[in-house]
Amino acid sequence: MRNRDAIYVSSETGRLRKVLVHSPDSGLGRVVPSKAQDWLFEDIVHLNTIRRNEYDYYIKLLLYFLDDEKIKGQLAIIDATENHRNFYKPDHADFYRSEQVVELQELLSEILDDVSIKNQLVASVCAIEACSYHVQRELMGYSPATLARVFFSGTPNESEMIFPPIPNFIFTRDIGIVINDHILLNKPMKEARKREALIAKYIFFHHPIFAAYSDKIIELTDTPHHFLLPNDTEVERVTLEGGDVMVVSGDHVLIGVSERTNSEAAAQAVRKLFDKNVVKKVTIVKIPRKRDYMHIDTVFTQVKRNVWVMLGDFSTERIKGLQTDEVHRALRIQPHRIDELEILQFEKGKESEPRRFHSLEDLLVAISVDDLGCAPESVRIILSGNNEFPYDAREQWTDSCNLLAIREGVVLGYDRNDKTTDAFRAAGFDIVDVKDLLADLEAGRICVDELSDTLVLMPSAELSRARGGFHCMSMPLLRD
Ligand SMILES: NC(=O)NCCC[C@H](N)C(=O)O
Repeated sequence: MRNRDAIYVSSETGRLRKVLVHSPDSGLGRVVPSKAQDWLFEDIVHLNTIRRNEYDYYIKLLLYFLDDEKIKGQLAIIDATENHRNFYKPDHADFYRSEQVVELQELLSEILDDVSIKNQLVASVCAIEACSYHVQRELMGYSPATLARVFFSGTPNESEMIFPPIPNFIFTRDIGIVINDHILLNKPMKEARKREALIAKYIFFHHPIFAAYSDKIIELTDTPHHFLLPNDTEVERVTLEGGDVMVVSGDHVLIGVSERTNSEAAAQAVRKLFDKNVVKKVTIVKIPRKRDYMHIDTVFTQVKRNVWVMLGDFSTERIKGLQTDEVHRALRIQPHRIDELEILQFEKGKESEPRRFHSLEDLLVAISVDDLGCAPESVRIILSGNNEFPYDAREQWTDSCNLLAIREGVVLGYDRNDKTTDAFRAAGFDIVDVKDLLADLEAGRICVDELSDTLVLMPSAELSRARGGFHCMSMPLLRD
């Protein structure tokens, strides 16, 4: 098997070697206020700014870390005004085209070269989008590259719109998760994300880079109760989104039960992961069903083996009410107490005796110590907004807890979360602005292997309105 085809993820922080991403397409520029909430955006983003001034920096940094030949020494040319960002456009001849930083739109366009797949996918998309047969025939006439663009943005040109955009496809984490050498597919809760799941399924089953894994793709199914019982509610559907799945070690996966992933889906996933011998331990982390939290990766992510970032509401101190004074405690007055948190850890073969954790912090410490072999006293939990109200909640909303580790201890986060940045600084991390880091890399003043314990601040004014951070904007395919 060529290296390009290897897929394996057994950690949240091992050096990232291959990742699936999708740059903001023109569909993001068509989100209208009346639909923004349905399409899961909090505001109307400015397309040119989100691309040029924000997401493009993410691509540059990823390329520097994962595929530096594509970029080193060429930054000035790539970003020259006369080159019109062509380097970042998937259907342009000058596109960066990397086998390590893999663009979803390119994979889609490649599978659409096969007429039978094109036929199936056009028919399936037209079915879920209720298109006329005329539109279906028109789509069959498009080239693979144009069709891929239309499937993402909903539009073949400036004036026509065939179906709605799928602006959340930039959050590639949510379409599937690589767990060791298996791929667990998403079953989205939100209508706005259904076309993404359909397209992703075709890519994972048909693209040659996943060919060796087709019998290792895990899909979840709806239950007969969902088909047959009246009063069909969201709760009865089986739904799971990738932001609720974290591979913390080769043996241990966390699955969130949240606004987007329900208990039935989590239970099915546990059964399948155990039956297929993918992992030995699964911990179910049930968090309140709230838009603020959405997926577990919006309330915590891992920074390095013994360092995590988390929302303080889930800490041991807060759960036990220890932060209050004696009188408040006696009167059981506990501000910001999260009652709905439930954490159960299942071990294969001992499913009837799950281990219970009382706070998220207890679980994270246990992972660092029991699974990753860290000394208990070395484990550090950095808290959103430095645990100061109201900055903790404000910054969690703008993804202070949703960081992507590109290698052990080197994480990408939004530049707007000032108090969380202070907390990282206090924990001994270097704080660098992505523009300075790229300039240093380009000038050869630093190389990627020298970085450690670093929070890279990424521009975020527009990106954060889409309601996800860099953990959401990445689907790791290969990590050391
Ligand atoms: N894993 C994540 O938390 N993904 C963020 C998804 C944001 C997107 N606007 C959504 O609401 O689905």
